[in-house]
Amino acid sequence: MPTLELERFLQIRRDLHQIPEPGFQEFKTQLYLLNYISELPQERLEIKTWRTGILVKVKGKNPTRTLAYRADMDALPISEDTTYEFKSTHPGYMHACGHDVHMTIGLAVLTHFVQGENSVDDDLLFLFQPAEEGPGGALPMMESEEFQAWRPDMIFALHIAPEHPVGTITTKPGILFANTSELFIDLIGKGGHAAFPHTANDMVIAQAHLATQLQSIISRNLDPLDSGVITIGKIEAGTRQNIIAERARLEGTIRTFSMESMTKIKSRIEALVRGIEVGFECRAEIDYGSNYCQVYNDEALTTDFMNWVRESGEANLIVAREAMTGEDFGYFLAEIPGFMFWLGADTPYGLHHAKIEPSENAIDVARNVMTKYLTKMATRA
Ligand SMILES: CC(=O)N[C@@H](CCC[C@H](N)C(=O)O)C(=O)O
Repeated sequence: MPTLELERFLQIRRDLHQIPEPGFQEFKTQLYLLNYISELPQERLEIKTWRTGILVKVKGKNPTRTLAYRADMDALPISEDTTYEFKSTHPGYMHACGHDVHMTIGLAVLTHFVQGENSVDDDLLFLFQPAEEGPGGALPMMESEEFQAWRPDMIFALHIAPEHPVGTITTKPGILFANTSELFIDLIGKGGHAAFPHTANDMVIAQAHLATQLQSIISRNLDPLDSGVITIGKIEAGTRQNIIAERARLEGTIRTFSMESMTKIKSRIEALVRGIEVGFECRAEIDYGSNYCQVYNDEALTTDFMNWVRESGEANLIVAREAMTGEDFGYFLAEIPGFMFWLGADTPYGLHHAKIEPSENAIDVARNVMTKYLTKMATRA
């Protein structure tokens, strides 16, 4: 990409980085993207909004099908701790999962296809999708009239990979990311004076037992040759150091590669929670929040893409291992052939870390790969 154009996209990424917003509240982000898109040449464009998301169609010269690129828009409740001069201006929120980079790549690829001679035969659809981190925007977006009217024949997406150098792409045919379920457990006991524990039911102790017991499910109930994760990322209990806590809450996520394991883990959670209710004379409520289906890459398309990356030399292709990451992009792939790939972004801190600083050089790599791949796929000889 010419230096001036590249600098523009770096600025866009930095602007987006400064306005991180949670799922379905991406109001400033949507406005920023719409403003940018409205400044592009409009001849080939049709634009729709859906909730806080955006759908942009680039009309082809002689379309027989539609190819889509999806970028997620939302951010995480993390207080940023990077060295950036362009830190988040929204206290307690941060683009710590690279969605600022994903959106910038989407705009860069879109910009390519509205310029001069870069048009292709087929229609292209750019989806800016809210709420990937939760509660999940992909499924309702896919079910929307706006999407169904432009329903694509193939769909692609990427995700930054902190652990890989810039210039690397890694993916695989078949399962790439896990099935997920959020997990919220409320424990309700009886509060009281710290000095009289025998008159209360202490939910700090109940919660501590439960948090530990949950980990036994993976080691004792799951087939060791299958895989699963239960992570409790947040616990809350009590109000003050000398008051016995009446309530406690555990918040987490479950990850599996098979639905059988997901069902088994949930039934074991319910059994352990029943045990806590009896053992600690309390009441419990379980809520599984939002659930995402696995990301399953279309085998033929992904193999073709991987071969093309190898042959084109546009990036260094590494065959991926499946990961316990979740992605609501899996819902698109359950109905529409396509794939997701990891894009090397070379940063020592992982996804969801307050210090993550993905390399901006990854933007140009992805822009090249996606513009060339989409051109190949959307052009007939
Ligand atoms: C790519 C990524 O990090 N995705 C998230 C998706 C979270 C889904 C849901 N909120 C859950 O926690 O189950 C991830 O944590 O993998």
